[in-house]
Amino acid sequence: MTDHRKPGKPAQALDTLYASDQPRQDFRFDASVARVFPDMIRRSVPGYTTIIPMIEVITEQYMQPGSHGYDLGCSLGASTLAMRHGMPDSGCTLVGVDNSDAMIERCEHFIALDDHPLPVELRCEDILDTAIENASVTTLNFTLQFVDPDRRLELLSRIANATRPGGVLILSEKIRFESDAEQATQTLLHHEFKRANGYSGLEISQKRSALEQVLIPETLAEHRKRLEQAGFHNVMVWYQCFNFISMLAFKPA
Ligand SMILES: C[S@@+](CC[C@H](N)C(=O)[O-])C[C@H]1O[C@@H](n2cnc3c(N)ncnc32)[C@H](O)[C@@H]1O
Ligand SMILES: O=C(O)C(=O)C[C@]1(C(=O)O)C=C[C@@H](O)C=C1
Repeated sequence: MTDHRKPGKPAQALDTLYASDQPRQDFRFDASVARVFPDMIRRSVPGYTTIIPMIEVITEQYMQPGSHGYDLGCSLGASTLAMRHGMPDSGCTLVGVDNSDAMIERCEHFIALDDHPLPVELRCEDILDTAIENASVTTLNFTLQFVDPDRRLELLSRIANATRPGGVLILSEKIRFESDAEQATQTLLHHEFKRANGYSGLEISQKRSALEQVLIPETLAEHRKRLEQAGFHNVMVWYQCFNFISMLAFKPA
């Protein structure tokens, strides 16, 4: 299995974006976020450093010869590179899509630094518009949560329709819980995870309020129901740490 922990030099920039007191602004994937993103996501998402190498393992298992792999919301390409290293050498192609120019620009560098023969097609466009066909493995690694909830079914249905029988969607999301008590406990533990990774109370609370209107988490039951409505079956959670989960959803064979 490949070591994805050090994708390249810019990965070292420290995330201090919310360290000083500032007026509330919605979170955006702009150039300042792209610059610190590897540090930000590693210190903010419990399990991210486990999920990335497992995307390679899952891709290796389910990628079908002659099909396409898609990484939707690829950011700097951590999940794209994991897929690349799990692809068989049998006529497969890999596409990474993100609508942030700043992310795609940096992603190109990371892809170029990764010494691997399989070309990666990078598209700077909305995943709601991107063409998807003949897919066997598609990854949405912490991306669906940023899509308008009213358009999530349409996107998942398009992915399901474009996926070959036996193919899979890897869907990682921040979730919310039906029980208020569980929601409070898991949120507290997530914030303690951030604190243990060096974020201050001010950083945690300012980021939380910046994400409030932008990252819309749903319950596991809502995800399951929608994935099934979209045409997937055998929806299973393969990873959970606090309020962050990753699921597999299969296209019936
Ligand atoms: C949390 S990051 C994904 C992290 C990445 N998959 C990884 O594993 O490192 C979410 C990404 O989704 C992108 N994004 C959000 N909504 C999008 C949309 N509608 N179309 C394309 N990209 C989108 C953002 O620009 C951002 O780079
Ligand atoms: O929920 C939070 O507090 C986060 O910081 C999570 C999260 C994510 O899940 O994508 C939000 C924005 C950044 O992309 C990095 C991490």
